[in-house]
Amino acid sequence: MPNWPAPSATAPVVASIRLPGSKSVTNRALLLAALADGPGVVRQALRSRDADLMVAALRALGATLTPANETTAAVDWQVTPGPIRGGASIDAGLAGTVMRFVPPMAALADGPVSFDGDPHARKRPMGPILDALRALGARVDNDALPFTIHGPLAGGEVTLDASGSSQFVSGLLLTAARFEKGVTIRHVGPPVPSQPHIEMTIQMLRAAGVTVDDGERDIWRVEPGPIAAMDLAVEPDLSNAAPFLGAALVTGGTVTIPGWPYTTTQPGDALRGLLTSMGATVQLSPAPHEASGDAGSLTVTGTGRIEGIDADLREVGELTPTIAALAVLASSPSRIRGVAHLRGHETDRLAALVTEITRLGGDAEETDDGLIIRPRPLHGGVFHSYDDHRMATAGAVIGLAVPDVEVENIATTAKTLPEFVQMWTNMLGEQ
Ligand SMILES: O=C(O)C1=C[C@@H](OP(=O)(O)O)[C@@H](O)[C@H](O)C1
Ligand SMILES: C=C(OP(=O)(O)O)C(=O)O
Repeated sequence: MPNWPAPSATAPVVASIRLPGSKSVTNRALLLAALADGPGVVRQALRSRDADLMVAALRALGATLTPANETTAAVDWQVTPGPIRGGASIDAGLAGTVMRFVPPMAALADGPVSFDGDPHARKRPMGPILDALRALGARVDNDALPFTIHGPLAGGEVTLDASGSSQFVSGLLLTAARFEKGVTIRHVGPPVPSQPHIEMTIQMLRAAGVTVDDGERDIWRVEPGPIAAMDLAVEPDLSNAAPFLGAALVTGGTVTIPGWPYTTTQPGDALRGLLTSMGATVQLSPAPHEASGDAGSLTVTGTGRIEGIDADLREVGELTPTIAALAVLASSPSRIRGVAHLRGHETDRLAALVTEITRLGGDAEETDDGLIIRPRPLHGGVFHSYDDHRMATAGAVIGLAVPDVEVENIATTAKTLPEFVQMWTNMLGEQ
């Protein structure tokens, strides 16, 4: 596929962007619906590669998923759980939510289940969750993809180091109510990243009637019991709002995202504070106390001048590529901290960002746990995406301000936002 010439902005962007559903909520909801005690519905689910992989995995394990009200961006899934079937081969692609959330369910199957994924998926950390499944009673024949899981698994107590990914904890918690003994997880090690994603897991479990105790830091207990069938509507993906809102800062324009939830566990909500620190005006309206529904419209207006920031992004690591792209275009240096775990994401994001920023003439440096970025004039060139949707969109953000930037493999945005190019082009068309 040819490189994608990232369009430069010729005027301040003024646009309203309707975003498809959250990947993280969609893939949790589908899995919980497949484990539930009766048929349920997941409305406004994301349609994307990661969501498709989850649907295929759950079908392979015996659930029935039937689409309704399908559009290119969304679908309502009617999910009917079935006995969990062994013998399946599951493709995790490059999806952390598939490779970490599905194995605990597979350990309840009536036969072995094998997993594999994209070439880089074999490098993503899996050891702590696979060791945990072993400690809880399963047999697993490897410490990374590809692997085969042999149940059964009774559950019980386990200690693990989840500093590499919050998904080790979320993955165990999501299925734990179906383990005979439930689960008690103790984290020991450096801080667990992406706490809002663990809160998302707990909140969704509680909404399905599961008893979760998270009263003590780094210890989670799920009682065995039924998972109630649900009828749930998925929120828009706030992390995928990042590049679009970023365009307001880069161009001195205004971008509105309708349907921004007033209360959410999505880490993308942190964009409100982060973009304010970078010099934007951020407004959620109507204000929650004046609103009748659960969501308002978020409007971000830039001045055309971006302030550098010093920010700890441990809780919201998936926002790093966009924040780094904005930092490159800022008027003062930035330091991003707390994101060593990004080395285990779709690619080593710290190395990839430094390489690609440097390739365009920028000045970026890796630290132990993040990045230092010193703005300087950039030139055009090819921005490589490393099969990472958020690297690809970071290249698009830089391309708004730097002529002749080409993004390699823009199609990789299909991981969570297949319509990215169309949406980006439409946004610029509204200038
Ligand atoms: O549970 C989830 O849905 C996610 C958790 C986070 O993973 P890490 O804790 O590995 O960063 C996040 O970065 C990822 O995009 C989605
Ligand atoms: C880290 C990410 O994805 P995954 O769910 O594959 O871990 C991400 O989307 O930024």
